[in-house]
Amino acid sequence: MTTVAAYAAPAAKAPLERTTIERRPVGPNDVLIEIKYAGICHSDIHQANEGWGEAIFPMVPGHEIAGVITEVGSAVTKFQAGDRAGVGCFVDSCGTCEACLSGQNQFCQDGVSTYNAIGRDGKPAYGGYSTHIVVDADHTLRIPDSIPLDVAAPLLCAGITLYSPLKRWQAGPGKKVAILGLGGLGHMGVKIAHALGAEVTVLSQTLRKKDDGLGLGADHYYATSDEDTFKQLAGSLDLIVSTVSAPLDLGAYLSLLKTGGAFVNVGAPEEPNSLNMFGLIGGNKILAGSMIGSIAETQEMLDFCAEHSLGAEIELIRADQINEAYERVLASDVRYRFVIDTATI
Ligand SMILES: NC(=O)c1ccc[n+]([C@@H]2O[C@H](COP(=O)([O-])OP(=O)(O)OC[C@H]3O[C@@H](n4cnc5c(N)ncnc54)[C@H](O)[C@@H]3O)[C@@H](O)[C@H]2O)c1
Ligand SMILES: [Zn+2]
Repeated sequence: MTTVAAYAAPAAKAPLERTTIERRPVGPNDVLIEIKYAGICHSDIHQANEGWGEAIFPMVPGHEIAGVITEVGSAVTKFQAGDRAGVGCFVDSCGTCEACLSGQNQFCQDGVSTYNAIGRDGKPAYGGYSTHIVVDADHTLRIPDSIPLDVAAPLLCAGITLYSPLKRWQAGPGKKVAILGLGGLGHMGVKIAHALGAEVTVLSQTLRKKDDGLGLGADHYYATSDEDTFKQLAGSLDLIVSTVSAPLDLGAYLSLLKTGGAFVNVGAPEEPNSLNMFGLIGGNKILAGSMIGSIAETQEMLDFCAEHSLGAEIELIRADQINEAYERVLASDVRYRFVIDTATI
């Protein structure tokens, strides 16, 4: 056991504070990572506030982890000390269930999330708002040398969460793709969809971030608060990926799709969403979901980002600014991911 520094929420909705936690000894298949940067995902806030239901406290959030390996277990061959490494939303999977065998280990029936979960050792899992983490080597990603670690951290969740559905739904040349919501996930969606060759439209609440959106690679930018947007774009889009963290008027967005078009939801609102089914059946529309990606696909995404020189747009903060950053995310005041410099913990 090693005692390390961390920032934790002691209870639901309580401010995060500095504390210490125990990390397990480095087992034969583990790596010890010195965390350099940890992104703040809106999911951290949903969970720290128990917005998704009962959670485990104290909670050390953080599943966008970038750092350097300082020790490897005796059976680890694919990493060595000094390697740049990342950890995303899950730290264990069984490798034998249907989901794992079908290449979707993010849905392992026996999987372990990076935090707000109980590990295989029966102890609570603690996330990335910390100085070090011990992780199974098969659930550790390799961060390509060309991506600086601070802008790489958000790729471990925001990057893969957009890359996976954009690939699955064939965003590419000739496709009109809209990203709904321009926050942490959304801004990576714009960059990745553009790099895949799609014609990209941002659907944001207002035009406040229009220049940013166009700079990230969007071809068009519309405000969802303007009713005219829904008239102008009616029936025009092949794919909409929604990153919105609150319930939506789904029917209004389905009306923007072409016949057979798909609305893919990755946002995880705390409240249910209602839908008039006529919006779905008229035009054979598709309503789908997507959750992060497998370890293999996350590595593919990191390599894709390196090839296309993609990283997140970040605001680097000190650990004592985490609570303020949470408030700013909730107020949509983020451009476009807060990343904690873990040296300040
Ligand atoms: N499916 C997954 O695997 C997965 C992974 C990570 C996060 N999430 C979830 O995705 C959501 C977004 O996460 P994030 O970290 O990008 O959050 P974020 O707060 O950075 O971004 C959300 C964006 O949506 C915008 N928005 C809110 N209401 C809108 C509306 N009606 N129209 C247009 N835009 C609107 C906000 O202004 C903000 O810019 C959260 O609910 C999070 O929990 C899901
Ligand atoms: Zn996340």
